[in-house]
Amino acid sequence: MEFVEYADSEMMMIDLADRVASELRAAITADSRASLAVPGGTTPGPVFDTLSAIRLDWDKVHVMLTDERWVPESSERSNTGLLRRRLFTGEAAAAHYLPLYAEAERPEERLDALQGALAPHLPLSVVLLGMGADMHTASIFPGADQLDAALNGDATLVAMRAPGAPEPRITLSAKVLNEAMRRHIVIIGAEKRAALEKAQSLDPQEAPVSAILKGATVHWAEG
Ligand SMILES: O=C1O[C@H](COP(=O)(O)O)[C@@H](O)[C@H](O)[C@H]1O
Repeated sequence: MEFVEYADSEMMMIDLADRVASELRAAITADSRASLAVPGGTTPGPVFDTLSAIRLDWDKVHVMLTDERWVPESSERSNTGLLRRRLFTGEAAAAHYLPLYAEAERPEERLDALQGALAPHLPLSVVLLGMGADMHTASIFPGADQLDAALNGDATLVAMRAPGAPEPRITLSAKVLNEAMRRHIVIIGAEKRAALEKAQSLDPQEAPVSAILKGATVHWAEG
């Protein structure tokens, strides 16, 4: 794992957006197309703001989330809603979106169809992940009902429920995250840095983020 420390989060988000854009360009040069997975939650908004204004062949890029809350796009909890507001504007509006949500009461009802749509875009060219202070990443939570499947299974997507999550989730599996060509994790603040350090000596069952650290670049700023 590589750890990159920044003077402040503003600089971090700009640098990270530039790196992701260069990696997408390299993938497009090599393969005429690229795939990008990005997190939801409270951290990545500013990186989306910068990324959305960067010029690249966005029409050759397929974007998906690392995980989604099982709520419609109109919900303020929807990670898709965040992407619509902060990423798919400006230049990045030309990107193709692969949603992890479709209307149904339970994610299991749509799992096969959603997984089928992702298959042609794997392995991912670039994945950007967040991390919670409880050491979850994507929606791979400690204590989740399908934690073992998400950590050790062969599926692309896993539907799960977790004690700390108010709604069902759907998440890319550790397998898909680990197969990505480039993997970045973005975290802010002393609490998350301490959690990341602790995670390195814990089993993925307790600290799911530890399952995807090998070969990843962690980007951190205090605030
Ligand atoms: O619920 C989620 O949490 C993580 C971390 O979010 P943050 O608000 O602490 O940045 C996020 O990476 C994930 O995509 C999201 O669904």
